[in-house]
Amino acid sequence: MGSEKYVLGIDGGTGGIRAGLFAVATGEPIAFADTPYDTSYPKPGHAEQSPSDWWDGLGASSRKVLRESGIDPRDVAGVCVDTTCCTVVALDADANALRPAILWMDMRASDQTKQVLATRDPALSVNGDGAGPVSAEWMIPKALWLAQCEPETFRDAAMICEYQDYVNVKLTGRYCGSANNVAVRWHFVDGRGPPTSLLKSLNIPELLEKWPKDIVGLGDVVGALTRDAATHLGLPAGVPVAQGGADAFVAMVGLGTIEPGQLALITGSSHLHLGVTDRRFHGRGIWGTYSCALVGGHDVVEGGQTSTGSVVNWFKTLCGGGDGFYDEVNAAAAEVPPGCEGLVVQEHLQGNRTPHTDPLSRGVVSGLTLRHGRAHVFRAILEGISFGTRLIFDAMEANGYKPSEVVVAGGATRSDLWLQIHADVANVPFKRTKCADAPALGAAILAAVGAGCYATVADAARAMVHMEGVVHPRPEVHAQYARAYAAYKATYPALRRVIHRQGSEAAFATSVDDADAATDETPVAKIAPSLLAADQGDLAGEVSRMIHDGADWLHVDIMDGHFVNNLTIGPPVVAHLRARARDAFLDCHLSCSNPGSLIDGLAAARASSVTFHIEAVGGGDGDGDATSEAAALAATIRARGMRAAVALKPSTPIETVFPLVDADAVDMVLCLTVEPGFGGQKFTASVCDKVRALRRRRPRLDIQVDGGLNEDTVVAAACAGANVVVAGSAVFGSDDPGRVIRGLRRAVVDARRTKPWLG
Ligand SMILES: O=C(CO)[C@@H](O)[C@H](O)COP(=O)(O)O
Repeated sequence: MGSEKYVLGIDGGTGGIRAGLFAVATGEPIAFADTPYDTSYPKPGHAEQSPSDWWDGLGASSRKVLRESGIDPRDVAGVCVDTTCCTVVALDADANALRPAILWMDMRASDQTKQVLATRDPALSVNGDGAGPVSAEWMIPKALWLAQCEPETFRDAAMICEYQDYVNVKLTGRYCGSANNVAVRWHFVDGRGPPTSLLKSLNIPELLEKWPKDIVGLGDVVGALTRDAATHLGLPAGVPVAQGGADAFVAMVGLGTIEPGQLALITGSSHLHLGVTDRRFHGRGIWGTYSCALVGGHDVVEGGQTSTGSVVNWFKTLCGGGDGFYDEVNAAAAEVPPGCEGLVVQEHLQGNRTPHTDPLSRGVVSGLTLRHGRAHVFRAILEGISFGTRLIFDAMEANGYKPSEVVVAGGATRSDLWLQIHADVANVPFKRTKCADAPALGAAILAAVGAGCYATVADAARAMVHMEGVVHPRPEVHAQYARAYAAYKATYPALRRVIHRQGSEAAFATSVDDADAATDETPVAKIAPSLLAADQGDLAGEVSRMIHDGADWLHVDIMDGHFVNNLTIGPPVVAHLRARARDAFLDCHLSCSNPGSLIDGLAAARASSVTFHIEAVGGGDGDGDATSEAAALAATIRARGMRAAVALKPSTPIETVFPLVDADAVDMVLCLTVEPGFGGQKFTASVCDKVRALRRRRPRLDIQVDGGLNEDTVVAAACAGANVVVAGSAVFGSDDPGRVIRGLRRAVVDARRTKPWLG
């Protein structure tokens, strides 16, 4: 055993585990060891990892770094792990994973983000002051997805938590949450308590029981390494484990950005801007502030650019660049004057995260002439990325936050030119630190605090983080960027609509609707082909064909031969469809006299939504009994993890369901535009009056129409305010169902823009 002490900082990143051993006194990195993961995710939009792979990787990296450093494990004073966030795991009571972890980048919960935003809960102030968007990356949409799409897993999970919490429970036996994670990705209110009203509105209050109740701050002690965990890591039992958090936020600690006014710029394929502040504010185009998200009780404001390093890398590939490309092109670009002689690049090659929050925005090169060469384009890319960063700083400043200095980590630190452009454009000093591994160093600093080697994180950061140099802004060059920056700022508003229209017709129709969803309260279009008109011998095949052709939902007609004069399928067939189409939204319409008897079966079959007829409950006349019975039935449906909807026949007055919708007892109203029972009937145009009355009363409600809908009749229904369109014969009878689905969607999208029902 030596006199010098060390700490182990472990970064659980997306691509693998990186363990770093650091000297406590100086922060000097001694050795690193990596265990990579397979990062090919075969299913588009889905990204999963196995928690047991994390655990194995954690042990392998720790043992390796200890072995290779030659350090006596007894000289390791503490351990801390940071992880990706929000990466969700569902565990049983013994911390065994019930399913693969859903990685932060997994987008399957996109539909749930709309449900979250629609609650208008005060906890959403961190999402652009409630204007949104809510990201599918965050905890609540992911947990809601589990509740709605895998209700058994949700029900059986004793713990639903982060990768971080899984690791800590395995290391110490203590189930607790990180104060950082809950503040930045769990919608904790003012960083203190869980968002109870939000979970209640989403019908998942039981999530509170599955989340950790015990929240531990960054650098505080979670517990001591258990004997098994110690053996796994190659350390003695009893070593203190300090609380970590989201990798980017722990990197802030490793960059020494923990005091108000400092901003950490984490660069890679994207840019993440994390500013420390002692003021609480919310505003459009920014995320946060997250209360008490870091250390010292300070808050954090967040901005982000989706494509930055990825654009630089794209340009290199485009030019066929090999080794030495960046040296060559950086040198040439340094000779090009600021502003690139009129050439301006908008870097939105994969959309814009902040401040526009437009996933459909795209890259633009403007002002191109024959005199511009490769070096101009390269420099214009660096300038465009720097303009994007300045625009984020401007949005923050509009809310009263101005960074006094920026500390940079990641790829951008390798280009002096890029850092100088960043500093000149933003007119702020940019600093780099000596240790490039900011997340691992940040975790090591937290471990040192947890081990009692320093009294505070600030003390530890002062001793363990070292600056390598400062790139100062040059005021005269900052002034030279004025014209180019003005051109950059003008590009997005001028070209937004044109760029949206450049996508394919289908992408245009869906995505414009989605993009507008952040600012428009009318719910987005959902097109639901009715399986009543599908090939009944191949229902599962028909479901995948429709999803491929652009369907949002599948409408499943369940008829009992009593409420209507037709007999179709029941819960067992729904269960088979679910087995074959795990993520499909199965919208089950019960034309049945006793709908309550089918709820358990449909829940077990993992239906997504259940619609019952108002005429089938109470006296069927919309009296007080019918309303309370319908409300109770809807509550039962929701309690089983499904959406609840009520349907009316064409002749039933719309006022019948007003008490239900006014009480938010249902998620959707289905206005039948034919007598229920059979497909292929003629659309009843007069039902549009009912739709219009309901839409005026409930601007945010999903309103469904069903029966006789095609590309012509849908216009009247959409103009009355319907946003969910069921169509059987029109879709399945066409030799190009995708075209019909796009046509139906376009009618809703167009009406949603002009809102004719208000006129
Ligand atoms: O289920 C019913 C009526 O109960 C049908 O309205 C179908 O759901 C839609 O069929 P098309 O009218 O589009 O053929």
